[in-house]
Amino acid sequence: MSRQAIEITGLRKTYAGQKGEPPKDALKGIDLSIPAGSIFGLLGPNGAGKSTLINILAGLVNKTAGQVSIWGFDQDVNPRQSRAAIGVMPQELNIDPFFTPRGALEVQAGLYGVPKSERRTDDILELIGLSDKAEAYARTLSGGMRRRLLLGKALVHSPAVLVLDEPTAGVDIELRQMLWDNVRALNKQGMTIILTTHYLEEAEEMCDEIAIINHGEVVVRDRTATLLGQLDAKTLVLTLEHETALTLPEGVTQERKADGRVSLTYRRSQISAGQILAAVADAGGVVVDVTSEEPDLQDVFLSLTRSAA
Ligand SMILES: Nc1ncnc2c1ncn2[C@@H]1O[C@H](COP(=O)(O)OP(=O)(O)OP(=O)(O)O)[C@@H](O)[C@H]1O
Repeated sequence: MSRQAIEITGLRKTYAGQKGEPPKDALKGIDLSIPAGSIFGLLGPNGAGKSTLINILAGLVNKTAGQVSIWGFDQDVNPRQSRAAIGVMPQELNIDPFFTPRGALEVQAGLYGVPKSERRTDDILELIGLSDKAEAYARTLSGGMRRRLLLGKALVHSPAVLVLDEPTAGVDIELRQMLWDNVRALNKQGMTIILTTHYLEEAEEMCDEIAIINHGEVVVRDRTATLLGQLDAKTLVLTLEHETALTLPEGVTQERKADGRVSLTYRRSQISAGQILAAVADAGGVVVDVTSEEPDLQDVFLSLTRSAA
């Protein structure tokens, strides 16, 4: 049984043109459903419309047309419930410098109407690794600590859906690891996670499913593994004992690398690695080592956003 955490149909956003500029169609009729319990990646080049989409989900930007349901609550019919079902960790480090982390979490919980007896401030401080800074003024926190506090603020009302807008842009490896550990732990507890990222390898590693947005439209939406599987090209890189002139089956292109290794690119749908290695052996090639290179999300992303452009 698959429940949808988010259901978006025919979503449009047109920004009024400023200073004589024509109006801007930032979202041109988005249909998108995001399954409950998933880690979902929202990717796209700069200006594609990701922030607009997230801001509409968060209730910060008014849509021009279409429908948005969060955790089964239509934004127009049940605005309060739909807002309560989502938490957003924004990109900007906008934190009140005069609050302590504990104070900031308490105020945020108050804004969401979480009764004092139901607040989980200490648990959240622990999760984000700020227990020992609970009483420090925010202005004394490092950039990484502020970012963790923003994650904490997004969690005070225990939302079913957590949105992370570019959470690891410009953060160091240690913080990135901590954020991803947090995200995986929250997801294990059942929280649906939506994240935008510019780091494709991160989306590849973290996300079960991915939508790529370009020019205000969803150009592809699929399971990450399926997307990667769509790319048929594969490469074998061989280290040969001695230089050998290889005659290879049709469709295999060979290239000698600067380090002397030979790279052979082929289509998996046409030929197998076994057949290629057999042809190499027939030509007298003695293989000392072999590695293979799979296409990655970068290739999918480029091929889709290029063709759409
Ligand atoms: N307030 C606004 N007024 C007018 N145009 C806007 C406004 N906000 C965004 N836009 C335009 O809408 C389009 C989509 O912008 P959006 O910020 O949603 O893209 P994005 O995918 O989030 O890009 P980035 O990764 O750079 O944040 C862009 O062309 C942008 O210039």
